[in-house]
Amino acid sequence: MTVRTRLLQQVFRSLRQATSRVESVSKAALEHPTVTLVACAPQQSKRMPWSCLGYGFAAASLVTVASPLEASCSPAVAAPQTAGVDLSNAGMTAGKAKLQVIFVLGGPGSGKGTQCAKLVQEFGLLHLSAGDLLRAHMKSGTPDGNMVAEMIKQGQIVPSRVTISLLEEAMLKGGKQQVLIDGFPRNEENRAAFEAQTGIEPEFVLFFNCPEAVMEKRLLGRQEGRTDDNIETIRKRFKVFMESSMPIINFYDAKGRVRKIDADRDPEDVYADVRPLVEALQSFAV
Ligand SMILES: Nc1ncnc2c1ncn2[C@@H]1O[C@H](COP(=O)(O)OP(=O)(O)O)[C@@H](O)[C@H]1O
Ligand SMILES: O=c1ccn([C@@H]2O[C@H](COP(=O)(O)OP(=O)(O)O)[C@@H](O)[C@H]2O)c(=O)[nH]1
Repeated sequence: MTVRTRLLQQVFRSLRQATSRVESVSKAALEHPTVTLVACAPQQSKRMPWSCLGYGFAAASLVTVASPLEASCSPAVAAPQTAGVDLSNAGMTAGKAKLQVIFVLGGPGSGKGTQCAKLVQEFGLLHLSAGDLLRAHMKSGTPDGNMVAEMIKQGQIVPSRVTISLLEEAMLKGGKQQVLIDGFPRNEENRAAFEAQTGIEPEFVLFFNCPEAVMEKRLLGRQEGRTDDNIETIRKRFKVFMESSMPIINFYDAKGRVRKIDADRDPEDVYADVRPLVEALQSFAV
């Protein structure tokens, strides 16, 4: 038998195994209709059952489908080998690793995106910028997309339903155990809805503390063509940050979960304080 034939046989064997795993997920899911799982179109789901997302990863990683894959599943069903990450924060599940989420908060222009990029480069975590997800969504041309465009232009906070649905979808697609959620939650509605809907609580909150004058200067120099980086909207965003987002930071601070970073320094100096916090978390990753 030639090497080529042997390789082809291996490929076919893997494909057969993959297909049977997907079939067993679907079959098990249909037999246990206790919760709804929407693996490929979570924006259509009312509530994402994170305890079931292990199955979602298995299905999503094995099948590339344009249409929504909808199924029902019970957490009691044995998970297939490929379901490596349990997105439930309810606790560790045998054989599966717990999702670890870090909220990255700070005023507009405090350097959240810049520091997240460095963390991704060094540690390979999944970086989800709520603002980037919303900006992509606004290009969809849907009524929701248009509403998002208008709210961003006005510096207002988009309703949780839209943002959480985008975050859920991205977490599912990303399929990583450690996730940086950048720029979310921005108010109490965001925080409470995210926790209620996903059951996820952050490991900690990275808070980039920066004077407004410094942030203003950075934003005016950002040059990314954003509709909200103009002085009028920047001032509105500062006000929204102080009134709506600071209470969230205070909420987590009272729980001892905030890691406050002085962000008014060179990016490298800021990163020198940020990296050990995330590095420490790496040692808990399974
Ligand atoms: N520590 C820093 N010092 C100077 N400029 C910075 C620093 N961090 C980020 N910037 C710049 O400031 C602007 C805003 O940074 P960004 O990371 O996009 O902030 P945020 O995500 O908090 O809005 C960008 O143009 C970025 O290059
Ligand atoms: O969870 C979020 C994140 C962002 N936004 C909107 O997106 C804008 C830009 O947010 P981003 O985090 O991208 O930038 P920042 O204001 O922190 O520079 C905000 O002013 C809000 O209008 C929102 O409504 N909810």
